[in-house]
Amino acid sequence: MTGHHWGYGKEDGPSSWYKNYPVAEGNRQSPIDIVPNEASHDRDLGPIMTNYDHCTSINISNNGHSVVVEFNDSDDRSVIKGGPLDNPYRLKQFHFHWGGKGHGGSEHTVSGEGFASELHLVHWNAVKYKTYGEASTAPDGLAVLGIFLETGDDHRWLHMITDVLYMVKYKGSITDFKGFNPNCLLPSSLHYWTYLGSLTTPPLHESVIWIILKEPIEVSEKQLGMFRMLLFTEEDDDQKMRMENNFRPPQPIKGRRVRSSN
Ligand SMILES: COc1ccc(N[C@H](NS(N)(=O)=O)Oc2ccccc2)cc1OC
Ligand SMILES: [Zn+2]
Repeated sequence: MTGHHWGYGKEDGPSSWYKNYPVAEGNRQSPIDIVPNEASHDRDLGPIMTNYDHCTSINISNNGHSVVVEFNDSDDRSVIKGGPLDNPYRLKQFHFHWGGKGHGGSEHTVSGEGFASELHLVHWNAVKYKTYGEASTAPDGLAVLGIFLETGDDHRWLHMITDVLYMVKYKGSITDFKGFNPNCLLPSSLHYWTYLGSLTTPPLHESVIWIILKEPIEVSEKQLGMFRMLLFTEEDDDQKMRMENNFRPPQPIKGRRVRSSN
């Protein structure tokens, strides 16, 4: 039995996580509502740089909370650097959060507005920490790049992911997913907001430097609908619970500053 069971339902959802994860009521929890004109422009906040060219995706899986693409993080091939980061952070995995049909599903909101979905690219500080696990509990251990998805036209590369979702329909399913470069999921502008926060799922570690891109990417309702055919439940589970609304709502800002790149 690994850890505590948690989910996004009525009984095991975000409002109950504090019972097993008291840090849920901590001072640097995520996500938050971003209010652009309250964010402070920092001239010394440089551009972020993603270098995913030789990245090595390994597999795609359904972990019962989202669909996750894992990367080989044994060297500095695929990193994010610059901006608020003191050194390069290694790409470990990316995953998505989304809502029900026609509803918001992003975790961060902007002036109270949610987006249809939010993509998180999770990176860890391999310069200061020996392992991902060690980094994940350190205050500057992780850097998560957040990208909003809004509905509109088909995204020309997202089909590479939606085409294989049927292979990971059930919790616990995993399949090879090689040669995918997440550069293709970035919007044209890398302008961002940044603040100190946490993982948005248990264990809710307060170890994340958040970098949220201002420009959303566009995906079609049809592509987003493919994510909703995933299930929270395992193949032999007679309940077929559709995977949707797997997002935590915004948490108290607790005096934190949100900074904005120019
Ligand atoms: C420290 O290593 C971890 C890193 C991340 C997350 N959870 C992550 N948090 S988030 N939303 O802030 O990126 O959420 C999910 C949600 C669905 C799928 C996979 C990640 C959990 C981790 O250890 C368990
Ligand atoms: Zn996430």
